[in-house]
Amino acid sequence: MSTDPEVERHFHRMEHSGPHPGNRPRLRSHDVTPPAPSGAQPGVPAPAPPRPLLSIRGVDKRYRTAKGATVQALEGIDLDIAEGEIVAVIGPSGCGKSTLLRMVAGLDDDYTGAVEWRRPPRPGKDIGFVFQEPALLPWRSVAGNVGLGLEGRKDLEGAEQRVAELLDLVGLGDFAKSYPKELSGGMRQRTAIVRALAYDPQILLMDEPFGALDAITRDRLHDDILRIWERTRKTIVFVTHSVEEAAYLADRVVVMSARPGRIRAVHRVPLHRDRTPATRELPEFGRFAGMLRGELA
Ligand SMILES: Nc1ncnc2c1ncn2[C@@H]1O[C@H](COP(=O)(O)OP(=O)(O)OP(=O)(O)O)[C@@H](O)[C@H]1O
Repeated sequence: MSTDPEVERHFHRMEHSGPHPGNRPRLRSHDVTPPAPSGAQPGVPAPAPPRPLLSIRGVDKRYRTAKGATVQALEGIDLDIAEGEIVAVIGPSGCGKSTLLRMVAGLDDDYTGAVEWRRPPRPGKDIGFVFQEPALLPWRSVAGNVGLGLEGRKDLEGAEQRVAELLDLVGLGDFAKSYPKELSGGMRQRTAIVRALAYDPQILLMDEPFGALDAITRDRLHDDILRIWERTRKTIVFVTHSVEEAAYLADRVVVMSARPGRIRAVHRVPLHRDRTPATRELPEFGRFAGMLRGELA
């Protein structure tokens, strides 16, 4: 679980208020097409597809502004996320992408519809959240930031080992004792990402995690994310403004319409799961990113 104060506060509330507040009766059916069955034999019923890790059902979200007006941010959002998937959410500014992520994280429970989990998230541990700004504690070392959520564990050695492994995973093993001010922007964000993984959450949610970084650093972090996924097979949902980022990282891309945000399309990325910098040079990569760009225009 992320140790960002807002997330911590929310889960502290959750611990005292029972189940995830988003688990309400469903209002609408969802819209995600299951993958085509393969190898089906005549007369033999196909096995039921595994339940999605997460189902968002008929979610509507309205904000009330300070002046008393109502802003409809999301309308009729239906989406299933499978375990181990990487899903990108793109859409015009203000279409409700961050709102959607916050609702999935349980940071905002004032909506209608339902956010249903296959396994209820463990309070404070099962949802890793990464914001655009890494928000590290400046008085703590890199290892101290990453291990923050593991403090108090009886297995101190195990916790230290986990922190070391996570830092190695993103090439920060030699910076465990450094302080955030001694790191570059990309290193700070890598610290924030592995901090969100420290508890081994069910899902990693990232809200424009690379938006504040220069292009070269961003590309490097993309490959860190792919490496993390290779190692952990973590379910990842991220918001981005970059169609190239969505195409490079995701299995599926959710395209949202302008406010009130609705799901306009869900595209499976037509690329092999193994992505390398050379993937960006493939004609199908360019075509797919171009198609996404056209949908946003
Ligand atoms: N606390 C709030 N009170 C009132 N309106 C809000 C609040 N938070 C968000 N909104 C409105 O809800 C809509 C969706 O906002 P949100 O931040 O989710 O969009 P977004 O797609 O993430 O935008 P961006 O891409 O620019 O970050 C916007 O019109 C925004 O003004």
